Amino acid sequence: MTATITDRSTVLSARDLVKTYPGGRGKESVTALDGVSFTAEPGTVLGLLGPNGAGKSTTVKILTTLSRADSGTAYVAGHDISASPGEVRRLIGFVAQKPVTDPMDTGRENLELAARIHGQTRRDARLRANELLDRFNLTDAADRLVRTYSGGMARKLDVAIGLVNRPQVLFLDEPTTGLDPQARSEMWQEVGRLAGEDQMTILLTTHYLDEADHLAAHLVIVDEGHVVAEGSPDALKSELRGDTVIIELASEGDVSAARAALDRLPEPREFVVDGAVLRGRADHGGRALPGAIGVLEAAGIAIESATVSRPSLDDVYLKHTGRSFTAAKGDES
Ligand SMILES: Nc1ncnc2c1ncn2[C@@H]1O[C@H](COP(=O)(O)OP(=O)(O)OP(=O)(O)O)[C@@H](O)[C@H]1O
Repeated sequence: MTATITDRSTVLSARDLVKTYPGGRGKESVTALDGVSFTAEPGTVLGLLGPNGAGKSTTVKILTTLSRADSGTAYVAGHDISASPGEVRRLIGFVAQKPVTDPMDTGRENLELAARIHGQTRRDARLRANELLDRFNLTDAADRLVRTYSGGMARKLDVAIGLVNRPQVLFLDEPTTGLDPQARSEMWQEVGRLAGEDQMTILLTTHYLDEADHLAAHLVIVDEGHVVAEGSPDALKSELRGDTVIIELASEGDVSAARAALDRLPEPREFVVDGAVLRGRADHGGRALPGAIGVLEAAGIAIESATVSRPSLDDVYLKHTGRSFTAAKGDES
């Protein structure tokens, strides 16, 4: 079914997606998605965040027609994904986490091949490859083997390949993981331009909260197959009133005693522990901190550092998933 072009909600939207994977060999089945819904505003970046196993990849696989939902509906680029998967595939770009390029071909050859696979004539493929090489500042390296590219150049080529068919909707799965700060910032600029100038609608999954904060107009946080929070990064942060108080103890062994001491104070409260770090909330962090330091010192607990900060996306994530984003991602972030 094709929706009318004017129906902006069909550019990228999911409604009650459910997906269960069979357990196999006596294991229980896994409900990867348990009613996931969201809608992206056309021409913006929607950031999909969540801990490992939350259901992000499953959502992306369903929306890119690589997998089928058990129930629910979704529209991508104006088409119902179950009724018109072929149309959806023609109108989207998908940049997976793993490179799709052949390292033993040049950048230009990789791009031309991708364009030919999309049905472009040899001439059109050549023109499109030139356009994209230029756009991603890869013209000078166009005729070098991809295996000689830096990480940032190779990732840019991956994104260029995802754009070869001029997609209306682009799926970017962790586009900057492993890139150095300079390459990340170039990628941010390009993603911002794709949404802003080219009016492309982009679904981004990322392991970096600052990336989501910077690029996404709308964030969808998923956990255990559910959407646990959504909104603009600023709206999500402003829902958290007050400040975050972060106290790092010298020893993780003191955490229980510290909690007991701090519980005697009205503020900071709602502590979440991550190793030797306690993160709490206070209406006025600057006023609450001296009291907290005082009770810890009185209990003989050594403090490594103590800080107050405005709520960050990490705090939003923590509130809704019960885990710190950094901790959930381990050393990767
Ligand atoms: N093919 C599969 N067979 C069985 N279970 C699966 C399969 N794919 C995913 N799962 C399970 O479904 C749940 C959601 O997985 P999914 O890969 O969508 O999460 P994710 O949010 O993308 O995680 P990550 O950040 O680790 O990539 C997990 O419990 C996962 O183990």
